[in-house]
Amino acid sequence: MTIPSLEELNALGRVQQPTYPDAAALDSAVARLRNSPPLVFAGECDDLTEKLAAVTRGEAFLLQGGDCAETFDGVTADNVRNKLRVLLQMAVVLTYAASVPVVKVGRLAGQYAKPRSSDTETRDGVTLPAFRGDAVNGFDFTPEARIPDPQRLVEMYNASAATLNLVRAFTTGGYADLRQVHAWNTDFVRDSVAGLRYEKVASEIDRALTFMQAIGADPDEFHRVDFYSSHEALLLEYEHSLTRIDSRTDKPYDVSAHMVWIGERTRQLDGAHVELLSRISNPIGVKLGPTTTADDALALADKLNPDNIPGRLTFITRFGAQKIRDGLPTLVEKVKAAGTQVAWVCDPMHGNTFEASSGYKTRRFDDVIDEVQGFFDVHRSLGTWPGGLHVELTGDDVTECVGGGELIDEAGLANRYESVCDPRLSRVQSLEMSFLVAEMLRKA
Ligand SMILES: O=C[C@H](O)[C@H](O)COP(=O)(O)O
Ligand SMILES: C=C(OP(=O)(O)O)C(=O)O
Repeated sequence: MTIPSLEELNALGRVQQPTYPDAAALDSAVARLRNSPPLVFAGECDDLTEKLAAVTRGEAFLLQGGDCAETFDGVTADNVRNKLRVLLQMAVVLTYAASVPVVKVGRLAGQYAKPRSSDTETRDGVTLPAFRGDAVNGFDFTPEARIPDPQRLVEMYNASAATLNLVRAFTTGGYADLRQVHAWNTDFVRDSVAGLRYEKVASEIDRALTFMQAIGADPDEFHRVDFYSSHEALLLEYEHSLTRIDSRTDKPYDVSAHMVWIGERTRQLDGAHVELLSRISNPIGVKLGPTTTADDALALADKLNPDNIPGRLTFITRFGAQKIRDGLPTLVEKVKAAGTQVAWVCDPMHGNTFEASSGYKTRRFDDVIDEVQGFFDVHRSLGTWPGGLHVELTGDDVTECVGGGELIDEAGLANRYESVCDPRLSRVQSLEMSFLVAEMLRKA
């Protein structure tokens, strides 16, 4: 498989791409990235494909989550640890309550670029280019900050490398050891209903681990977890310069992350993003919104996974709570009838965004859960496997989504709204969600 050149990709249309004012600076950033070492190894990508094949067969569940938009300032030990911790806790709840292996994938170490609905943003009569993520321009509402700067692509690489380095240390060096289930909960949600519920699960796991040790199981088995990175493959220059030929197999891999996905706004069949991702060998995802027809989904599967390899392709549906029960069944039915191998995953965030009266972009926790319930209901009625969750969340006590056990209301959004793009579930809301989804999963 060959890799198309950047020029060939650009000729297919630069959908959702920045317009860089300084072509020489862009060339120099791309040259720098082309010489940079891989962030992940092709063999790790293949391992994830294997795990996602188990999801496709209905033998495992995918938990994919993290920030809507990572920021360069957010690359701190606390921030990365908190995100990892909440994902580990959610995975424990899902695995324990539903007795299903959970494949853990972070929306991190590369989620720095955002597609936008509008190219511009207007505040108090002043119109500037929209913020497109730290990988592109600055969040400050000034003309200087909003100019796309290609040096940010190099910063994105460095921030991703630092994040991944820390994640690898946490997941292999003892922090993620299953015997730490209680420690992940300290200073956290012990006082909340979800926290107390979690403590109960943690105690049961503790007892099970003690029992297994008593009968001779190797404690090192619990010492590390497999954790993978993912982000939207949005910026063509970045993803292209990190696409390399694997020396073992001679196949191209995008070594910027283990898994990459194509967004709802860039999934044109003849577009540059689909073309590039059709050539790489990583596991890939595609977001499918409510306007997707079954023919669209089948054509995408044909192009992106012509050999119909299980684990290669994940469809991440994001219909919205109001539309999923009507829209999803036809899609699933026809894809199933065609014998297409795909993992079905629910993104209950992107179809449920609205603007609160205070002006904040938000989502109702109940809508998020309702969409997941709709997703499970549809799959149950069709005999297909509801393969996973794709969630925007944070390990911090933010107030960005309304509802949940903490009863965050629209007035409370201002207390701690930190997302630079879309609203994320807080750590408590995330844990609450994992209990509710574990129950759905148990029934599935
Ligand atoms: O995260 C997804 C998109 O980037 C985001 O929903 C777009 O938001 P916008 O409609 O404010 O541009
Ligand atoms: C932009 C995103 O989602 P979508 O493409 O589904 O709108 C996202 O997941 O960040």
